[in-house]
Amino acid sequence: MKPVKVGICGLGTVGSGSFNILLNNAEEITRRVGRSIVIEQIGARRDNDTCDISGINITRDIFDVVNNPEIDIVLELIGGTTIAKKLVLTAIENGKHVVTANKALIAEHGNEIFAKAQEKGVMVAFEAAVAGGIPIIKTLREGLSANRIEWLAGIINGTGNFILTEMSEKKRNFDDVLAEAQALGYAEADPTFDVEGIDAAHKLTILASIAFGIPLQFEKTYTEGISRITAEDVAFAGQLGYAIKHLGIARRTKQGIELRVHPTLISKKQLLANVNGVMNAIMVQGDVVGPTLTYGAGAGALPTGSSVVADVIDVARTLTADPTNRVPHLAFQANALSDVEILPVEEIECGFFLNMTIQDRAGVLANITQILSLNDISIESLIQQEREGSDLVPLVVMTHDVKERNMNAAISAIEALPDVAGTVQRIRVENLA
Ligand SMILES: NC(=O)C1=CN([C@@H]2O[C@H](COP(=O)(O)OP(=O)(O)OC[C@H]3O[C@@H](n4cnc5c(N)ncnc54)[C@H](O)[C@@H]3O)[C@@H](O)[C@H]2O)C=CC1
Ligand SMILES: N[C@@H](CC=O)C(=O)O
Ligand code: NA
Repeated sequence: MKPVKVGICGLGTVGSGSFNILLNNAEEITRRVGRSIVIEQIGARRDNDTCDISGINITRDIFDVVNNPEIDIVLELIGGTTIAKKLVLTAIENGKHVVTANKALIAEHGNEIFAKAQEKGVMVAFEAAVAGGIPIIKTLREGLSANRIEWLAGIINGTGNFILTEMSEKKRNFDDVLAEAQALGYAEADPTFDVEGIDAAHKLTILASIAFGIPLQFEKTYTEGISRITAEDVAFAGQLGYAIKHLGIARRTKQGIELRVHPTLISKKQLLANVNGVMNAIMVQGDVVGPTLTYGAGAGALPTGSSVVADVIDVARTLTADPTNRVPHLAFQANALSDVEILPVEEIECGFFLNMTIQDRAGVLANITQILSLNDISIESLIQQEREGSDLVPLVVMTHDVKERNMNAAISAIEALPDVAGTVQRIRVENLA
């Protein structure tokens, strides 16, 4: 059988990982596919020391790759949403299948890209875009397709989890750990995407569409990152038996769909609380299977390349199959996506961990508890600590579940008290059951 010809655009972390896997595991891959997969051309600004490209056609113009008539599958591994979008749409227009690791591109422009791909009868595969090496797209789209998915919650940014783990276990500072994550190739080109939750929001948008059969709606995903989390928050949460994890949560309710990314307190007894470093994990609750958990490296050259190459293999295997019988991009048929509402974050109900600095004076605590009670918020536990030589002391309050709207009102009132210094740190608490 004729070999399947691949063109790689971008030879950075993920491009080099995918290149090396395609070469090093070529024999195993051929046994799986029934035909060989060859790298026909690479489009890259510069060579990469980890790749032996001898004998391979290299171009500095990535558009040569998508216009190369020999190429069957284009690997978009450059990142970003401007040139990458043009590149992918041109590849599709030229009748090529696309494999991408680009979550920003899929979350923000996937609806348009998939429509174009459907029109042209080509595949766009994006397993590497969510949770690096974990086959979560395949799990949701195929492995769990008998289920009505009720909710999913996951640690879906490796850089963020690496930072929180190192801060918590080794007491390292934020900037220092972020620099290491960048050096290891985990972080996005703009690392604010990692630390401000944008990258996780891109991934959650994709997961929610596949889980619930809704169009991609990145702009409606509530997004909060880890940049405000302090070592003190981590320590107090630990005292109360909780870990702070950056979670993406998507849940169906009677009113609509919760779609949110934020730092979250979860009990240390939860499996997710013990997912550390660059590792990612996603819990999916299906109505018939119950809870499932997938775990693996969320970033890095080879783990991400593992997903890229698995997609290449899937596409190569499917090339002979009937195009109308392929697995749909968002798991549900394009004309069967539902328009159920994404809920505003004010409507979401959960517990809260509040960390604030107050004057060590009689009556302050009573004022705070009164505000909470006026807003129908009940307290689960409380830590008040003396601080030697200072009138200002930390106060940590854990609440039972309450609507975000009530919590907003309470926090505004608490911050307005003269005896409360600065702002109140708020972290949501989830029971994940
Ligand atoms: N690094 C990781 O662990 C993961 C990254 N991703 C995604 O994979 C994609 C690539 O990320 P990385 O490999 O980490 O980035 P990177 O910055 O290491 O690699 C991107 C490469 O593309 C090249 N490039 C960019 N624009 C180009 C152009 N116009 N012409 C030619 N070359 C161009 C750059 O020179 C660079 O070598 C991004 O969409 C990222 O979000 C997804 C999962 C994990
Ligand atoms: N920057 C991302 C890379 C993988 O998607 C992360 O840290 O998770
Ligand atoms: Na994946």
